[in-house]
Amino acid sequence: MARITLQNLAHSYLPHPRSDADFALKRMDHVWQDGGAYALLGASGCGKTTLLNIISGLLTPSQGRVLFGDRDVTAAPTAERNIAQVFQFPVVYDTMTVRDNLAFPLRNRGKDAAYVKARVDRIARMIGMEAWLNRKAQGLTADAKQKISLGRGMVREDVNAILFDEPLTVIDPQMKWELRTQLKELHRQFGHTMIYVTHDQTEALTFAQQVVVMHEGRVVQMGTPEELFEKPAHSFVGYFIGSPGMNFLDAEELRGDQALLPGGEVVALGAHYPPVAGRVQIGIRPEHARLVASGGLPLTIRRIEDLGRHRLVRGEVAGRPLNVVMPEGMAVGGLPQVAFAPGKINVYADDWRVAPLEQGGG
Ligand SMILES: Nc1ncnc2c1ncn2[C@@H]1O[C@H](COP(=O)(O)OP(=O)(O)OP(=O)(O)O)[C@@H](O)[C@H]1O
Repeated sequence: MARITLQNLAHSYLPHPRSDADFALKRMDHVWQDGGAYALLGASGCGKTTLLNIISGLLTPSQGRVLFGDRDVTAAPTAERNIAQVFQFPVVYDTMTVRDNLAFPLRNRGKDAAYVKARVDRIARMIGMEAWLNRKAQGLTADAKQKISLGRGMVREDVNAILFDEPLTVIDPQMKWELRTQLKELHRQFGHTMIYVTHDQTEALTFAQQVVVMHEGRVVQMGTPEELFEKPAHSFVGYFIGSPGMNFLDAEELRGDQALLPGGEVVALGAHYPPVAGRVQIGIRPEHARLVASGGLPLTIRRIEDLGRHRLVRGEVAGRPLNVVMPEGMAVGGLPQVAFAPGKINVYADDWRVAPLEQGGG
């Protein structure tokens, strides 16, 4: 296993990139810890596959270095990087049995038969395929084949990292949950460095200890699921994480621990902020907003959606959409305003989060 360091890394598919916009990956410096479970999350086209291909060696970056531990692997081909990969679609040898498919990477490296058997039995148990070991892979469902691909990705103990590229795409929703749980368990037991690419926030948040959120070729935040929820570093993280995402209101200016909105309303921020330049916004999760009779901002309610455990109030404040999650059993009538939980408001200048001045608040 290995720590992965991305040093001054950037990539453009163009031979002579001129501006930032020409880079599919903008310059980044990151260290991915040995044994960590990382999810690479972002919308289609943000650069996830480009980054994964640079780590796996399918692509040489146009700038910067990739280190596995202390070894510079920037120019090393995939075969020399000692990694396992699981792709979107199953890669399975149809004419082989499930056992032989799972054993393939071990036999290829000359492991002895007793070790191969013990290891394959263990992996098969974990992916729920032990009853299928002597069957040919041909004719198995896509789910079962992808489980074999996942199992084969996990079978070697000595890999530097395991890279997963949207591995649950072909899996039906019910099974997705089960496989995600199994992957997490496999990580807990074997402690491999894992990088899991997905555009699905549920997959990312349930699998990973650290979620790496990408947007337009940049890593905009690397954090725990809780950090992404409570303190999105960029407005994109606020929008993208959560269902629905964070609410944003423009502010004219900040005055210490208050934000002044364009209509003259004042919002207490629960913390002091330094003066900031650029487009200033305040961000509030729908879960941290509540309806009140007075003392808040006037809210025009457009729609109320019943989501089972709670209701979602979709409204507008000063012409901007604003959603509020209502706790179960709470009546909406007579509550024409919206207020925000103190200390749960985030402040953004030109889309980047501004840390408050108080100690421990940032
Ligand atoms: N081989 C290529 N040649 C030129 N441009 C490319 C190539 N591969 C990707 N790109 C561009 O680089 C950017 C990042 O693409 P990438 O495939 O890494 O994103 P992604 O986040 O993995 O998207 P998806 O989830 O759709 O696979 C996109 O603008 C894409 O059009």
